[in-house]
Amino acid sequence: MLRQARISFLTFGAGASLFLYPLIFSIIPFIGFLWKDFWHALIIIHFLVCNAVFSAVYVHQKDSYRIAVRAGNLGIVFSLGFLLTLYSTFWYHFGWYTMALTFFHWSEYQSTALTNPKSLNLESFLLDHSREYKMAAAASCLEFILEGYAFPGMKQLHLISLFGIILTVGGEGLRKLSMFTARTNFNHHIQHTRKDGHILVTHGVYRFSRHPSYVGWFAWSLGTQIMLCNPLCLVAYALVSWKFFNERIYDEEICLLNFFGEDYLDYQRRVPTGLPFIYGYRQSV
Ligand SMILES: C[S@@+](CC[C@H](N)C(=O)[O-])C[C@H]1O[C@@H](n2cnc3c(N)ncnc32)[C@H](O)[C@@H]1O
Repeated sequence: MLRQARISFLTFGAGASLFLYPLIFSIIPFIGFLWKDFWHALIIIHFLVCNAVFSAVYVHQKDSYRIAVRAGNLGIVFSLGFLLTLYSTFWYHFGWYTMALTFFHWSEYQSTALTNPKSLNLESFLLDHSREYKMAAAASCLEFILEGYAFPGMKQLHLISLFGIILTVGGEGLRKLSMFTARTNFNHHIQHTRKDGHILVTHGVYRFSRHPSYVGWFAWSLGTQIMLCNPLCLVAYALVSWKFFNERIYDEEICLLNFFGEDYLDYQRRVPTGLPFIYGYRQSV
């Protein structure tokens, strides 16, 4: 396995091992009673110890340290989400959301490392995404908290949340399946010049959709808002992501037509984009 993939895997696991504490404390009866009182302190200690270990182990390898600190802390927040689903009624669905968000960012890096290592860099975590993306994440937290306090019952609609979780997990799965299908042909940035070895992928999930990873990401983002029972953000996310993917697919297909010509035209005729009311770039004849 590539060195970067190994570091990201191990440090995410180390951070995420936080979820083991309640398990350990529940099977050791004589310290079981400590858990309730000390778990906040344990979370802080776990965070400090992990980060100290990362900086000690990678003291002479700045690039490895940067991977470790991102993957490790994503792992810690992932486990915090898990603990919320176990121990809080109010934050239950927010716990799922936290897990979905942190897993998404870590797995983008991990999947890129495994499928297209040449394009791998710290941006592959997609943590330094656009300002709009960060504002959208902040807005969804704000809506959850405000509505949660004003109308607590609105955040306990478990069947709706379950549907959101299924959509999120399905979307995540489809996106990663697309990355593993397209492999080196998949890149987080639209390619404007054709690289050696870039071939047109039309097999696997690309047989049913020309843009399966965008379909997956679209489903994932709507799923997170359904999971949180956030009606305002759901509508806003649907509109903003639809516009984003409509423009991105248009630009991407101009490049793909330049790269693959008649083969891509034929592919366009046979296979839809997969996103509602998005048709991509149509070449006039
Ligand atoms: C973020 S990936 C997205 C791929 C695709 N739009 C999807 O949703 O699965 C963007 C890169 O994939 C490349 N790409 C998109 N569709 C492709 C295909 N069918 N075969 C090969 N490369 C493709 C583009 O050149 C672009 O650089």
